[in-house]
Amino acid sequence: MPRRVSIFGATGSIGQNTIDLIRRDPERYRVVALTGARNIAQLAADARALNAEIAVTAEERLLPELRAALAGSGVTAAAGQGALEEAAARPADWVMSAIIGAAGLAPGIAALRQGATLALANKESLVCAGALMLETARTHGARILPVDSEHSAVFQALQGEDMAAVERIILTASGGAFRDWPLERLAEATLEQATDHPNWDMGQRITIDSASMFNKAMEVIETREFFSIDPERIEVLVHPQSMIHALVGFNDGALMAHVGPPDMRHAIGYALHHPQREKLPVERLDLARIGCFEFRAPDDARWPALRLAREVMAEGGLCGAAFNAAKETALDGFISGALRFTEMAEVVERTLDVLSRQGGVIGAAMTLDNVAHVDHLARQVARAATQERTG
Ligand SMILES: NC(=O)C1=CN([C@@H]2O[C@H](COP(=O)(O)OP(=O)(O)OC[C@H]3O[C@@H](n4cnc5c(N)ncnc54)[C@H](OP(=O)(O)O)[C@@H]3O)[C@@H](O)[C@H]2O)C=CC1
Ligand SMILES: CC(=O)[C@@H](O)[C@H](O)COP(=O)(O)O
Ligand SMILES: [Mn+2]
Repeated sequence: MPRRVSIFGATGSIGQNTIDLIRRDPERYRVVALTGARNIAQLAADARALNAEIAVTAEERLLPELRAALAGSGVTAAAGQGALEEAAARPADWVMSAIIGAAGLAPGIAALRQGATLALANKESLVCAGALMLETARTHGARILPVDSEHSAVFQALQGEDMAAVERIILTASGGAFRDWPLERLAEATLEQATDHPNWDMGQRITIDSASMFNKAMEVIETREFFSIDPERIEVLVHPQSMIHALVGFNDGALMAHVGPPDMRHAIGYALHHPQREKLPVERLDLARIGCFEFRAPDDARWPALRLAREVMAEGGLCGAAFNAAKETALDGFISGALRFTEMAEVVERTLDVLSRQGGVIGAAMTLDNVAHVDHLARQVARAATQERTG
């Protein structure tokens, strides 16, 4: 029997890497749903090529374009948030969660509710609602497998190990586009410069988050949620080559490092084939040619996002949802030219200060509705903080 797979965020960087793997072995998979947003041509082409049951765009206004692109193919076209959640509720064995941002949360929950294995690239789901995701998986007999490269690396290093023997988890960070810039130049960083990752080929938003270290800040929270480890035992280490993806430190002094090329098809393929390992089309590293690996301690002045993540974890509750929404809004501000690169962290900090003072908001129970409410409030506050800076 072919495995039923769905890919949410199919038109993006992770989605396309997932499709690359699936297409190499078409007999093995039956594609249920593919989703995208604005890239209708790609969505329709992949839905046709993979003979998907349904293709969904998040953008309702683009439904006529999607219908036209799929005419005669036998693939159903649908659009909007409700359609995304309905597609996620269609029975599938393995679902890739690779929508960008908090928009990935509700489809991810819907996929878990139907008992699928959720391959989770959408780290925002765990930052916004980690406890809810894990509880939904538990109560529906579903499974979450990490796809974020660091978390896949930790997960692999932990196979067969006892969490009680784990002293620390070390997440590596490339340092992003500006790791070697003088601090005083950061405020002048342009969108084009921030969108140039030194090692990874990824979507624009996560690439900018790598430069600001908001990506790593989110990953620290993701680690806390996924591996249920105290925040004090999660470290960040700058490793400019992005070849060691993470390390796990055990109570006998051993450090288990996961080493591989910066190619997401490894982590995606690991989650696709788990618990087996299978041959994957990624480069085999020539360590003698590479020669040495470099490490540095992270610099809090350059990357205030890392301090903010610690504050978010200390506050708990729905603070992660506020943090993510503020970060997404500040990133929109930088992309549109309303904010300088260094002002993104200021907007996020200001938003957290405002919402923390409204204790009941952050302290509410973790339900999808309450997460959406906090997300909405945080975006409002962050937009106001952005406007204060633009005058
Ligand atoms: N890229 C990478 O290597 C890595 C990514 N991740 C995580 O994976 C996720 C995807 O990242 P990446 O692939 O880089 O992102 P991309 O921007 O490349 O792709 C995002 C995908 O989400 C779709 N999308 C955009 N907005 C919405 C929305 N409002 N509702 C539904 N779908 C939407 C896009 O559609 P369209 O393009 O058609 O508009 C696209 O399919 C993120 O959570 C990221 O943090 C984690 C580790 C590595
Ligand atoms: C590939 C991946 O997992 C990204 O999240 C990666 O971590 C980005 O690189 P840095 O955040 O280390 O710059
Ligand atoms: Mn990562």
